[in-house]
Amino acid sequence: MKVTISRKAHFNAAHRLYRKDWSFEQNDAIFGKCNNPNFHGHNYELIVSVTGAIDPETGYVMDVKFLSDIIKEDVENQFDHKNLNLDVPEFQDLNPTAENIVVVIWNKIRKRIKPEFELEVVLYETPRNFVTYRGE
Ligand SMILES: Nc1nc2c(c(=O)[nH]1)N=C([C@H](O)[C@H](O)COP(=O)(O)OP(=O)(O)OP(=O)(O)O)CN2
Ligand SMILES: [Zn+2]
Repeated sequence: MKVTISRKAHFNAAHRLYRKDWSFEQNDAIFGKCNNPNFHGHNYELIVSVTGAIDPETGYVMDVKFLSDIIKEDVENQFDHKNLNLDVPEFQDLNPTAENIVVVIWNKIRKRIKPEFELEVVLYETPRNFVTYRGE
């Protein structure tokens, strides 16, 4: 029997969607207003879900406090109130799209939890735009 526990989190960050090896015109054609050289920001919302067996001794799949601490250390402290393009090493050469951000976050959290747990991360870039990654 497996149960999924989830923790919501939040960070606020600026970004610009573009490729350094494309001209401004090429970037403008693909990324439009998201290619603004002066950047723009989002209030990102995150749902991190861990699936596993219930430990019969504790009744927990995982202590949600442990999950919350990982998210704080590896996501909020690294991304909150940052410019993703300029301040976050993972995006120096990686376009900070929602797709790329969710994979970076998944990889960070994956390293911190035991292999027997399944991990899913949902990232809302806006209230209407969101992406999901399960490591597949
Ligand atoms: N596949 C993706 N498409 C887009 C991404 C992305 O990460 N992956 N990102 C963007 C921009 O970051 C953009 O800032 C999104 O904001 P916006 O267009 O304002 O968002 P909404 O769709 O929620 O706003 P509406 O008012 O509903 O248009 C663009 N595309
Ligand atoms: Zn954006």
